Amino acid sequence: MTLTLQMLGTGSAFAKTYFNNNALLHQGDFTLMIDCGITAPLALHQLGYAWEDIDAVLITHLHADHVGGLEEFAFQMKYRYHRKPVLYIAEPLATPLWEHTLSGGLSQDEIRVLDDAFEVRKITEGTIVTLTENLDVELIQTPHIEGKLSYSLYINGGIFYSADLRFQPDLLHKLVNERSCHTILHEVQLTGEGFVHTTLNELLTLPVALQQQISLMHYGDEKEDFVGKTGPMQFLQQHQLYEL
Ligand SMILES: O=c1ccn([C@@H]2O[C@H](COP(=O)(O)O)[C@@H](O)[C@H]2O)c(=O)[nH]1
Ligand SMILES: [Zn+2]
Ligand SMILES: [Zn+2]
Repeated sequence: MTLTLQMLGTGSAFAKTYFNNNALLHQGDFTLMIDCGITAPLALHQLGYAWEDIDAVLITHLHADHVGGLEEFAFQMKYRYHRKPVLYIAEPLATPLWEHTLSGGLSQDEIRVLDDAFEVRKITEGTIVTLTENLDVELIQTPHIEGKLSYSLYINGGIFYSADLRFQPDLLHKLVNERSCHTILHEVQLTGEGFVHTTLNELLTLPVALQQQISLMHYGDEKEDFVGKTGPMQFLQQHQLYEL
């Protein structure tokens, strides 16, 4: 069975012409949403999806372009579909997600804790978790913001989904050379210093053979100015279907 990727959005946190960098992974009739940012509800609607079509959501970290749509997801599932969405999350992020992000909006009726709103499935970093037949995920903790936990994903033992991270060339080399990585879906900051993100200039320092495996996402509104300036790396297009 083919694993298919559809980006709900490919934009950075401040992009206005692209939706937030959230993804759908389709494996058979199972659909996983990777991150659920502020713009995820509108992106899903425009693509013709209903919330009940999402079998599970997996969260990489707690910035609003990655978790800002979770309140609507939980409320719609509760009041319209009468069930809790499945939420995969790194164990150390579960309490902060509730206490720092969701409790203000979701605390009502009988919702008092995260498990009242979601069917929470906590994941331990470095452990391979099977989400459905032919779809497994491992969380890799990666540096993004000082003092905030953030995770990249290693999917089906060959696909690296960076989420948001500072440049990690050693990790990329290790995944390709030692762990059979064949596809890298990587965030990119096109302009400015990469204080919390990975810049295009940093990615362009990688060996060409490694760049050939990289597709770019989480980019700014200036993306069109950079077409043809990314070496062999291609920009992922939001809403397009890709076989991985
Ligand atoms: O163009 C940008 C947009 C954002 N940032 C910094 O990143 C984080 C929030 O955005 P995420 O995409 O969720 O990481 C925040 O620290 C912003 O200041 C940036 O540096 N450049
Ligand atoms: Zn982001
Ligand atoms: Zn972030």
